[in-house]
Amino acid sequence: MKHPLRHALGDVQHAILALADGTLFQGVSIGAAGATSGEVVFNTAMTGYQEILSDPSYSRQIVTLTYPHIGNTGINTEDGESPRLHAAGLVIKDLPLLMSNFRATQTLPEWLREQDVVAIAGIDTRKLTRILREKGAQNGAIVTGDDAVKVAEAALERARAFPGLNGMDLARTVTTKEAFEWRETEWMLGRGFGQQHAPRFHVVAYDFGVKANILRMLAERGCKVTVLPAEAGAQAALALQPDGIFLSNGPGDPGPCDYAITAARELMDKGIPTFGICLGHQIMALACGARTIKMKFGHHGANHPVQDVATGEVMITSQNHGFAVDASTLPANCAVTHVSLFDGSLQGFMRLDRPAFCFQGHPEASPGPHDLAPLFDKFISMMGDRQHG
Ligand SMILES: NC(=O)CC[C@H](N)C(=O)O
Repeated sequence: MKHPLRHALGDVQHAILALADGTLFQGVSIGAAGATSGEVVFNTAMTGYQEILSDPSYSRQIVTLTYPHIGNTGINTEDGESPRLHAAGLVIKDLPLLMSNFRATQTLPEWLREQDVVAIAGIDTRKLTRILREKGAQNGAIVTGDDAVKVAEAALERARAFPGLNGMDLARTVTTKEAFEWRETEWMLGRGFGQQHAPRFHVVAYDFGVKANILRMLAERGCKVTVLPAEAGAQAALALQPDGIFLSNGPGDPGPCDYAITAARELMDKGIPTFGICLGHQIMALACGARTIKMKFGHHGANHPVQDVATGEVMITSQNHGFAVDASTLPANCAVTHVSLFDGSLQGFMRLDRPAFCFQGHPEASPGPHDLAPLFDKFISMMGDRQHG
């Protein structure tokens, strides 16, 4: 009798996930045949696998999703956070045999194969997550093939050969090659919320691996958005006479992104309203003279409580970061605005002497709750104040 998975996947091929500590997981390949390595992280979001896999911030990371059924709604043409799949690999418990969604144009395995991304299903993702939580995120590799011993050896070798994300400058590898103007809004996608404003402000956004929904939320609020390559420098932005500067999310270690740190410092010093998200928050911190650190296993999920320290208000947020700003290194001209209620780590700060602020989590959600969308409104009012003041 035909194995039921054969029906959904074509020929079943086995795969092994190896962690650098020697742990092995045997499962079924659900993506491209071959091998991949990266830092293995877990994400606890219950929805949004397409958004997560297409988020450029996951470049060189193998993502394991703790929600057990992944693939139920297939892949569609609207929910990608970038035009391609960026995660280095995917690890899941169970791929449902059927997918169902009126917007779906592909199955998850079809997309993985088309994008040449190696993925494994059928492993105990709870065990894997416990290991990562206890020992910390670690390097790993997925290798496909049916000769288990050979495949395991190859996977272990690759897991141990991966150099780790510390010191890795990846923003420049995922950024746009050319500057471009972003025009799409949620309203244009017909998603039923938001409204269309005529552009009132010109925002220059540095693309360190930007997620589409950030640009959409800016455009929706009346911003003409010009996206610049990560290494464009401050002069390229100044030449456009922007009303505001946006520093995007992105993959890798913020430490080596000196081109971005220098540009952010120069632009803040000119008094141009500046807003940073995730990698952009870390870059802004480095530009202010603070330091960043590698976290044990980071924050990756869609239900992380974050507190606004001024109001005491708690928001449920989307998170995806493995580095963090060390709050104790923030200089006196910066004030903490948000902290994580999971581990007390820094989630946001503002400059006291400049119109600049930033947030470590993801106010644009995609996937996740929209509790922090007002941060975009705050950026808009900052630009308005400067125009009128
Ligand atoms: N989503 C992001 O921008 C991630 C920032 C950075 N690469 C980190 O892991 O902390």
